[in-house]
Amino acid sequence: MPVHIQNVLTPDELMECRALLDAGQWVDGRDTAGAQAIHVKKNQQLNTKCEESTAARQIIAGALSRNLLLRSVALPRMIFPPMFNRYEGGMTYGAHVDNSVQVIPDVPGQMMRADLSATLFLTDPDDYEGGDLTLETNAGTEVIRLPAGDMIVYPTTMIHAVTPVTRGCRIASFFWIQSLVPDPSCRTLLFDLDRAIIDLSSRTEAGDPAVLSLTGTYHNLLRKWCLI
Ligand SMILES: O=C(O)CCC(=O)C(=O)O
Ligand SMILES: [Fe+2]
Repeated sequence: MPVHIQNVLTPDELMECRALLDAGQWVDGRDTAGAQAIHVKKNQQLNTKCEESTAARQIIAGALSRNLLLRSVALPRMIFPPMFNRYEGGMTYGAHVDNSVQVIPDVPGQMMRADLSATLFLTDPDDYEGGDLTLETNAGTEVIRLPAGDMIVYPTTMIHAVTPVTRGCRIASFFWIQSLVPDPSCRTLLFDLDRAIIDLSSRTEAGDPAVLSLTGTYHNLLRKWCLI
């Protein structure tokens, strides 16, 4: 299920990213769309070859690597180099599925399985109208509009879309994660267990035997379920 991660970027990092993106070169988003998505993708993307893209990617990569909630929910084995998109003047991304296997750019022959998709919002919802990220979950359509600096992580198996931006401009970073644990139900169990251990640790003395035992169980399950 989708997980909302708050304040992935600090206000300074957000400002730095936005300045880089304002100066960068934008191209048609269809350049990197898959066979199905190309028909419904009408947005712009930052040219991955421009120096602003490299600098902005570094900021995001640093923020992702220090984020403990992301580590807990995704157990990342590989993160696709973050990309950036922009929607304005009615631009939209119709219902689509992301490719299950992504080719890592600039590393000949290297591929990754996309287990999780992520959107890191770089503009505030007040800055634009429309631009909802809609996720088709088992419980129905979930509508996502997050403050700048926040991120949503959701299973790549989900059909999703971005509704037309009818006022202002929506800018985001998006990327995919290959998890150490390919099975989503195992990953969810580990996430729940990790949350419970963190909660228990906050309410017990350091060295509490129950925390030790559950931490052991967490790692033994991770060892059993991870694919490296
Ligand atoms: O802009 C977004 O929030 C999602 C973009 C997306 O779905 C994609 O690029 O595959
Ligand atoms: Fe997508």
